Amino acid sequence: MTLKGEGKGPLPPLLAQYVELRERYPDYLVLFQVGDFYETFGEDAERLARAINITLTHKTSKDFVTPMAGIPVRSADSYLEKLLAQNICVAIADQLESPADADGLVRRDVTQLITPGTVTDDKLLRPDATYLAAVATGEGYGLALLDLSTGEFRGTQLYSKAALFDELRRYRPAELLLAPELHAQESFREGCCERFSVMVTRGRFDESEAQGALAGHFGALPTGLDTAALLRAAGAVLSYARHTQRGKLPQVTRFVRYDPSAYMQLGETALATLEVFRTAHAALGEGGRTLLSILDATRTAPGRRLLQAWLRHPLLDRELIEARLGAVEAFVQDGVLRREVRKALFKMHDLERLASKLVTERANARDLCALARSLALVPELRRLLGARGERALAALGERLRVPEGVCERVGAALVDDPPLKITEGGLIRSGFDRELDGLRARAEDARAWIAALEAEERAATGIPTLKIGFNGVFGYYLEVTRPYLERVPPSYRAVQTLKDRQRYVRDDLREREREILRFEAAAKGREYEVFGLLRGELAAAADAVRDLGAALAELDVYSALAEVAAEGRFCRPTFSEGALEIRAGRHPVVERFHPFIPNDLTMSPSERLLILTGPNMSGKSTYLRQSALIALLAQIGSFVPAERAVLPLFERIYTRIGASDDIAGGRSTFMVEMSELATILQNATPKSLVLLDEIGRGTSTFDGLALAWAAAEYLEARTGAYVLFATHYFELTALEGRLASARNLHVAAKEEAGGLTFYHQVLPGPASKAYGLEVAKLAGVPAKVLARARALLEGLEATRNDQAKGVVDALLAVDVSRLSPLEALQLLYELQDRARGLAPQPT
Ligand SMILES: Nc1ncnc2c1ncn2[C@@H]1O[C@H](COP(=O)(O)OP(=O)(O)OP(=O)(O)O)[C@@H](O)[C@H]1O
Repeated sequence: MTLKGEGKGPLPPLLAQYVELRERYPDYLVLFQVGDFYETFGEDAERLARAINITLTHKTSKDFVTPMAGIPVRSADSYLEKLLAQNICVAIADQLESPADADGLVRRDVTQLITPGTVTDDKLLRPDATYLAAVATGEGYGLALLDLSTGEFRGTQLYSKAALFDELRRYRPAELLLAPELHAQESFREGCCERFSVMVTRGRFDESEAQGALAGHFGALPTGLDTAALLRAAGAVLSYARHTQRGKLPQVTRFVRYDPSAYMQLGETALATLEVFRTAHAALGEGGRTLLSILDATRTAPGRRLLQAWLRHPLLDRELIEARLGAVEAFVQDGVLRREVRKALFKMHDLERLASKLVTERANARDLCALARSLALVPELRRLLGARGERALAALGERLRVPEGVCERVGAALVDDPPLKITEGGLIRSGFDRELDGLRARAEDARAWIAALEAEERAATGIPTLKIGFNGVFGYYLEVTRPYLERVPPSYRAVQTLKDRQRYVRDDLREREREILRFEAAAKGREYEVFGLLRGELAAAADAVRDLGAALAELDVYSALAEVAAEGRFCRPTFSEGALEIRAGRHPVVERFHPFIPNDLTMSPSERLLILTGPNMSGKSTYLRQSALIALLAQIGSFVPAERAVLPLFERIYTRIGASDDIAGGRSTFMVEMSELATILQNATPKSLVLLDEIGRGTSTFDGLALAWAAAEYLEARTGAYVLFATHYFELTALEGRLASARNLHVAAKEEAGGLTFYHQVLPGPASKAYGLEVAKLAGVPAKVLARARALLEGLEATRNDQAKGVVDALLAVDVSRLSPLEALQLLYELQDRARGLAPQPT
């Protein structure tokens, strides 16, 4: 690449990479690993970093082995979060024009600040996405979203307020139009403002008006607008955008119906506890340990975005999943092809972004060149995909259609390495536009006249040192050294005296100079015009470019998933009507950082409540999480970390794992736990996978036990869900035998002379004891404290056994399938009171 300021010496390689990355990913953050930065800039490193707001990271983990990384790199989003948690603002430096000298770099200003609170997954990956949203009611809620940066227009029909809020949280619209019936509800209006920090506006939500406006805009009413609520919302958004965004609205050429019922539902809680996009411990430096960071071997920004979208929306349609798996498998089997494809993809620019720059007239000449270079790579990719004769890949190859004429037009019109600015000229090849060529020739003639003048004047005046020079103050001038001053003819007008020479101008020289400037300005203007025409002409190909970009993104995700599967020895999952069998399953993230013991899991409609006991730290949560991650991976069409996996298709994964406070929301740990449990109990179905870990831990032992017991029974009898229930309450193991589909499992650990040994192995049957004090010993709790605890424990256990027996007997006597939820709750309260009355008094 060429940079302005060239000639001042080559760019340090690190900066050259930086510039390259900035150009490829203009909206992403760039992180430098500290060592490389210091190596390159020595003592100036810190000053420079401060001045351009680069964050230097001391992190040396595997995640940052690449010397420098454009975000999103593995772990980047959680890393960023960590910085934000520490209140460090991370800034993105402006495009660099003259980074050859560090000062030039320093003076370029920072254009975009990411401040705490503005980062979500979607916003981080698509920082320019600005959504305008509208909601109307009908049968549920119709939500229409228009992305003002790309013109992408989509709609969703949702059936609960919770689902609607999930969607709004995901997109974080800048402005939200509410239909009058919702606007009138103060609590709804204010709830939206508070939860999503969104500006709430009234909109026009008339159904027949919407129908007319949409049909008029698209030529016919787009399919998918099939509920009144959605139609009203879509109409409101579109007409509002047309009124308020006049001239700036990108082309809105199609409407996409997004149907949540086609996807597995993963609430924010499940995404968080499964650590799909971020870890619970991001602030502790575990930023890279997310499912996304493990899977993200994509080579392009659109691929990365698509992978994220897939992770958020695992599929329910078996055929679609199998089609994705087919493509992944083809790449798993052919490592050579995979490498070739990934190599080509790496050179690909972000076609989706380029397409939107085309339609919004923001593309510069470099963008068009990047587009042409990317399109030129496509035929080779097609050939590679077709050559293997594999159906899934050939079908993908077919979708890589290059819009006609774009490469040729760009190649003919633009120079190979155009400047960044489109107003300064130097973009258009000579021979492309006759008018431009004419203007350039006139300017060139004038320059040639001046160039010839030097020789002519030397001969005419006999001054051998006479020179023609140029500066910003006098323009062109004739320069004569002191010894020859008396030979200067009277037509020269002196303008500047220096120590040993004199400078002059002449009227005809001035005239030519003006001519040059005039023609040059006209040529620049013409170049700008020609460029605008070219860009306008190419905008017609924007949809085709976007389609191609989408197909390439898919290709990127398939090859990335295959890369991860091949490296991690993943297997292709298969699907069943109810049986679940995972052989030697692993946790895809944990196994990257520790030696991992694989475990099996078997479930079926007749064996679907698994009670998992075992000491702290034995691996219960890991086992729960890995099972859900395997199900999630399978349903996005990925291979899974196991030797064999047969799975039913889950419509929803629920998780209730770990204790968390909601300090901002003013809810205690126990309250958070109970409201999540309530959601699960109310909504789980036979197609749900439910993970429950330590239910009841946030309250006293007997309350907790009673609640856990009742919840397990209720889930078993009423929901038919597949439940993995990890618990410390050994009393719960009595459920096996009492409930038809309950089975005990435990994680093996052994007490030995030197302490507790964890085998991380999941085996049938209940655990033998709690080992809490042994774990405390391992963690370094002083011996005196442990001895006192042991004495207390003995006293407690003696009473507890009797009391617990009373509670357990009461629970065993109840047939939960005959209780209404209200009666069940009543019973719980009774048990709670009883347990309280029996509370043990330590001696
Ligand atoms: N199958 C496994 N192989 C190897 N290491 C494992 C395995 N399962 C878990 N571990 C490791 O053991 C540690 C404890 O795991 P985990 O948090 O799942 O235990 P736990 O039983 O849920 O503990 P607690 O009851 O305290 O929440 C983790 O550091 C994890 O990395």
